[in-house]
Amino acid sequence: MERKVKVAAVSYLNTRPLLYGFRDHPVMKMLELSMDYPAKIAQQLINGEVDVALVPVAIIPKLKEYHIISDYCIGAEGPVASVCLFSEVPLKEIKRIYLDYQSRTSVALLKVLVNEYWKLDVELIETSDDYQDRIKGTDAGLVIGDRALAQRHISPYIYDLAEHWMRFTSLPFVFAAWISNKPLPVEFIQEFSNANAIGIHNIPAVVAENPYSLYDLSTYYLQNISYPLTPAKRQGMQKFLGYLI
Ligand SMILES: C=C(O[C@@H]1C=C(C(=O)O)C=C[C@H]1O)C(=O)O
Repeated sequence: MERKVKVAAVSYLNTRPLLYGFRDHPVMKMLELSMDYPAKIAQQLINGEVDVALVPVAIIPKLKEYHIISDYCIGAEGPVASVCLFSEVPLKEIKRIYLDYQSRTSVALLKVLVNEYWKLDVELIETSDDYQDRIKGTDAGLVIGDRALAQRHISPYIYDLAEHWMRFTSLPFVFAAWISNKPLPVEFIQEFSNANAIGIHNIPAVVAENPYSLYDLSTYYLQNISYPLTPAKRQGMQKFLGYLI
């Protein structure tokens, strides 16, 4: 290959199992890896600053061309634990919801649930920096990623978006997938998939090298996040994308 494939990954704990096998793997010779929060890497893929990224699936309609290059994703078949609406009051009493600037998919999912499932009359507020300390009284907040795992210890009411999506549709949910904005060489895709699979099959080793006290990572990796991009997850993703157009 003439130049290295530019790859961007989500910098949260949920991505560690996918990246675990990259170290010392032959695929590293073919790529340059960068990490950031989901909304950032989404913009990088849209702008063509990277070739492939673990992007929020909600940005698929913004890509001129897209290819899902891996059978692994950040998905859930029940409560995901790290994408939740946090509140001091029950759902029906919420007046305003802060949206997470780091997210694209979960913000769109929250809007679907607010309008189509929960049918709430609330004001949605964009954020651009840390806003978690504004989650007070009837002001709730959507928080994703590691910050959500921390927020679980603070907010008394926790509405898990993947769990509520499943109650609404009976389908699993896909938050992010490995998507390229151009066709990539088959040999790269094969090595890339192979590297992704290593950590997924060695979760105890991934947990061992990531000490974390706020949530049990074995539970997170084995029961909350569901990595295989199965036909049912693709169906859930299509259903979700249908709400975005
Ligand atoms: C489950 C999660 O999925 C994430 C949610 C995303 C989004 O809302 O746009 C994007 C990437 C995923 O990392 C999480 O971060 O907690």
